[in-house]
Amino acid sequence: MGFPALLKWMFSSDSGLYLATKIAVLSSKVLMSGGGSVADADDAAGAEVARYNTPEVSLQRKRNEDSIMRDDGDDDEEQPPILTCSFFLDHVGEVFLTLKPDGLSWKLMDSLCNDHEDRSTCLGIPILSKHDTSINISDVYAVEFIDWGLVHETFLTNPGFLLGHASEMYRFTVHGVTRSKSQSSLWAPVVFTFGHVDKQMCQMWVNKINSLLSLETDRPKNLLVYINPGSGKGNGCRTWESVAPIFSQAKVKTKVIVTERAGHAFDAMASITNLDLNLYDGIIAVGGDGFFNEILNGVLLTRHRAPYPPSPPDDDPTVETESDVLLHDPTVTIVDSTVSNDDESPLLKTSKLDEAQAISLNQGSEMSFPNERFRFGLIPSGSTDAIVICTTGVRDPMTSALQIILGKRVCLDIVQVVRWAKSHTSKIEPHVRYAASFAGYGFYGDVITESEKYRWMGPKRYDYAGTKVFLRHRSYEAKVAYMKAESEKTNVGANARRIKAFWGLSKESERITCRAKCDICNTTSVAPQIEKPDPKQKSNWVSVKGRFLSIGAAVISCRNEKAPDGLVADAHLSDGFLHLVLIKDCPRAFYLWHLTQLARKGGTPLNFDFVEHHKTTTFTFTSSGEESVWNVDGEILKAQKLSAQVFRGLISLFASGPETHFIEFIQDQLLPSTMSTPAQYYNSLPPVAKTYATICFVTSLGCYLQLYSPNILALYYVDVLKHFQIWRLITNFIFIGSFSFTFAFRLFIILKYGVQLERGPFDKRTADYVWMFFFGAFSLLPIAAIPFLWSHFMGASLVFMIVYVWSRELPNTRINIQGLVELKGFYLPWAMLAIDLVIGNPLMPSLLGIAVGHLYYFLTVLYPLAGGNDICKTPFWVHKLVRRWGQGYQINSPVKQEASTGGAFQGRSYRVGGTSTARDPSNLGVFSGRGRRLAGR
Ligand SMILES: Nc1ncnc2c1ncn2[C@@H]1O[C@H](COP(=O)(O)OP(=O)(O)OP(=O)(O)O)[C@@H](O)[C@H]1O
Repeated sequence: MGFPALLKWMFSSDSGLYLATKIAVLSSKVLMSGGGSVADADDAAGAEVARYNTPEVSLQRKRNEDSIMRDDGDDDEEQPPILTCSFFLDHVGEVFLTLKPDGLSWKLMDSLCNDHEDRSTCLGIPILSKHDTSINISDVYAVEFIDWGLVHETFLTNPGFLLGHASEMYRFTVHGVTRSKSQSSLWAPVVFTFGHVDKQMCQMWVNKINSLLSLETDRPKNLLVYINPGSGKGNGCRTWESVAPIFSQAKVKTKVIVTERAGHAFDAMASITNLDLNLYDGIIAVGGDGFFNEILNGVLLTRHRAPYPPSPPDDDPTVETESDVLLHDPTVTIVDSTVSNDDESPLLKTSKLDEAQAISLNQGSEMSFPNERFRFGLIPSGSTDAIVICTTGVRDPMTSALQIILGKRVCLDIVQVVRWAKSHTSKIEPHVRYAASFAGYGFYGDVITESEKYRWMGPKRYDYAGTKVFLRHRSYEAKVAYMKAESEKTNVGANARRIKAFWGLSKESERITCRAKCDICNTTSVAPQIEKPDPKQKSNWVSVKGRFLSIGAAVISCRNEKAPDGLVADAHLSDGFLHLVLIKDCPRAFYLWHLTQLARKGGTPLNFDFVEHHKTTTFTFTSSGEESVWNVDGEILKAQKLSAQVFRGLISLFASGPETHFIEFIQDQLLPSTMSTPAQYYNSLPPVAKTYATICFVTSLGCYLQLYSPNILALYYVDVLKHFQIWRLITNFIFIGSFSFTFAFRLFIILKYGVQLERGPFDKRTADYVWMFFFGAFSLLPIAAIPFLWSHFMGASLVFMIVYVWSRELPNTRINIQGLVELKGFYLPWAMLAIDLVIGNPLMPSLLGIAVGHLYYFLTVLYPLAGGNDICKTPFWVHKLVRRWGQGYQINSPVKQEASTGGAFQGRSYRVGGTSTARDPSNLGVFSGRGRRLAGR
């Protein structure tokens, strides 16, 4: 809005100034006037409520009383409102609130905007979303009465800026969940604070909402939480601390145990009685896939009773033993210490249950699997976190925590892996393990063995070990027999088939990936739909013998940051199938090609002659000659003879399913989806990158139109010091060149890499992102004082700093340089430097950008990770600035909510655990410090 228009608007009767004055008058009346007592106010609040017995407030109360239990009339008749009333919504204004059985909705009161006008604007100024705002009860996890305090009324989206005003009243907060606009799988907490002068009114709403919440019976009330402090980069405890407040807000009781050694959680799970375990609604693992596997085995090994996997008639591993050992009876075969001595897995080394213990477990209440009630949960903190990515769509601890609290549920297939080995009595005895994601032999086993030697490296150990094992290029002689399964089509739901027919998908491109409420996974209840072929018939088995580089059995797609589509892109969470991937011996270059396809989004790693992919329910494996080891969910299992079978939906997980593809988040989703108009594209940009790009563009446009000369913007210290031309300290950063190819390229960097950074690693961290720019500018200014490093404009270096930080934050993102070379994101600055060199651009600005970018990354990420202090923490004034700016959102903002909106999540998302009066300082501690997304990248 132009300045004249602003003036006109300020003094118009509908203006914000008018409104602010009105609110101020109302507030002053509210604060100063006395009056008679209110009949329904309780004693404690009586005096305060009495002060509010002004004509305006009486009118409001009258209106509210009239409206309670009144049918809205214009809404759908099937859902009559339970309550309606006008409230003040913090940072929005007076709203008409409606509670229905399925949720809360509100509309701005007519006083803010005439009814006939578009509610999204008032005199052309956007004030709220076009749509009425609402939250479903299924998305609400807590509601609390928070007594007396400030409620901000804001006309514009910039709270506190120009027109914001606050009044004191009774308040209640509704805590719920909101989905990120750019990535629906990413969830964040959101808080709505409603205020009213009548305490009883607030309490009545709280009670009503609470009674609706009590109908959500699938939500957990009591959880057992195990934390692996050493998972991933060693931040298991910090990950839990970041989500713990929402568990207490949701009144979910948690018993938290931090493990002291590998195998601790397994032992605890294996020895806890069913009676004790049944006290909990589920068990949560805070760690990686390996830790989850440990807990899974602890629970299932002692409780899951099922026949061992079948074998081909001529290859039955049990033939040398009594024929009645065909059932896995947890009380008989738990862990055989005689055959596990040589096992590398710490879980097996430490876990021995004697028979008495095992039998005592069964004396408790019955607990069998599949189990309708008991669920597992996983809060990601590991190095790979494939299970979380496949079941929630993102690798985000907060999303996982919210899905746990809201009681989301998906069923998960589990593979039972049985190693057959001779015991000291020379009998062949079974040794059972369970896996939720993957069991792999050869390359996969070797990588995990090798990587364990370099655990100190953190997640990087997989890259190093992978390269070493790849260069070794070992193959192993083995025989694999798998049972022929009916084609996937027998299991495809009608809807899925219709969709496929509609899009005319060819056989080769048939890929129905698993999503939330997946058609394929939900075809039936727990039992597999497939008609099981008779395992005793030899013709139902297929044998493959030869030398294999690797053998993999995937239960789920195993998507992760290194393999964005996973090994088997169309594997499902609960379709009752295993995907057997046999990679026969081949030249190293071919294998590299397969691995490259695996690492590519949309790659076809299974589309090679030397790769066999079979869907099956069970298979056996026998090695001959030199042996590798099995990698079972990232844990080592030595087995010369092994059989495996899948159990459909054996366990339930607190997760809602992968709503969108993870790859879209890691790579292309970081960019806005295709916009139909330039305006839509521009509006979709996140605030910081948008503002910087706009300022740079306008600055260059001004020069182009000869409104001023670039000279007036340049950094001349002499002019700054002698003539106090202070603006030069700022303007030199906003001129990134006259309109030219170089200018376009720099603008492109801001709009591509700057936007990706803001939507990815700096998502919900607007203040941190703004600080990155300030840090860059503050570091470049003294550098520019050194004569041979000085340049007129340091904007180019600041832009290049974006490239460098991007390359560090998203090092595994694949980038394509003009269709010529494909590189990892890590190398982007150096590739750009090479391009600068070739086309003759000066290298100094880019080198300075790299230096400053590295300094920033070192001080904010590397040094704190290595145990150092976070000396480059985003200063308080930046948080304040961002709050006042009113754009974006900082999840751990230390600024109290005097003025808070969040752009990313509907403008009213607050720090978890916070309230507008910060009543509970203990909550603040959890969120103090750097707001990096834990384990996220
Ligand atoms: N307190 C502990 N000290 C040492 N090791 C532990 C402890 N608690 C659990 N472990 C073991 O650490 C191993 C790895 O843990 P986890 O899976 O959490 O991390 P990760 O290997 O980094 O992640 P991912 O499995 O996703 O690659 C597991 O095998 C688990 O048994």
